[in-house]
Amino acid sequence: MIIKPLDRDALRARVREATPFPNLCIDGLLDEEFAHRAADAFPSFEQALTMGRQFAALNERGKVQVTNSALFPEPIAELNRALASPEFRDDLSYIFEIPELLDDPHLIGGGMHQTGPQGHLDVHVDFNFEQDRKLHRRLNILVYFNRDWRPEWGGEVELWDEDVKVRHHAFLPVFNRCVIFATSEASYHGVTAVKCPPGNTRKSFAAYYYTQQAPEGWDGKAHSTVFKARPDEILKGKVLMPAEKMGHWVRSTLRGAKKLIKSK
Ligand SMILES: O=C(O)CCC(=O)C(=O)O
Ligand SMILES: [Fe+2]
Repeated sequence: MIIKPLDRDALRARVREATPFPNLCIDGLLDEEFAHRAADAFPSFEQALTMGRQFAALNERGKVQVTNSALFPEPIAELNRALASPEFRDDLSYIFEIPELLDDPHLIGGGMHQTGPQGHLDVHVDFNFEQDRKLHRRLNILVYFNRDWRPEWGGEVELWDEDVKVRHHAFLPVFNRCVIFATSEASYHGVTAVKCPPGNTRKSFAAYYYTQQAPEGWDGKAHSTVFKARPDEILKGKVLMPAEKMGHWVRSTLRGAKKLIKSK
């Protein structure tokens, strides 16, 4: 058993109390010896670049992602199988009270992630619908493999309220820590700047779970990642966010400017 047995009732109680949306942080999820083997098996950042896809966008910088499970080194392939197994999905269904969770064999958006120094991920909600299989994305799991990660190296996964005004959690990506949370229209999360020294990276494995059935209260709209500025990034929110928001800001600012001119 590479995943340690879970106290399902205690964890379900924790999820019920969780804020600002259903989430769990579990330390030591994996058998310790296995977790070390998985950490050792991560390719270097440079190797990963030849195996996967790099992110260089403004909102998500300095990250490389390998989703093709055929390329996973054996311990990572084993982890992937364990996270996708019916037994583990059943535990998650019970703990998060979401029946019949399905895995994603294509690991869209998931797999081995590595972020180098200066990388970061702006606050966002993830895509909510998998078009090919017509499934609803419900749960994210992230397992971190960073031994000796120092708090000053940042790279925390943050959980925010829906308005991105209050940060409820900031979990450091330390070795064998696992963060699981609901994917919903309200589950805003991000990753703070990674400040590890050159030669180090922030390593994680991500998997997502889906249901056939739409979540309660779904408005019927499928969307890709939606970014929102953090409170200290208001300038970014206004100037560097998507075009439709930009248009709104330009119009309202022009209106404001006109008012100023008129009142003189
Ligand atoms: O790496 C993390 O901690 C979060 C990643 C994430 O939110 C994403 O890839 O959508
Ligand atoms: Fe995300």
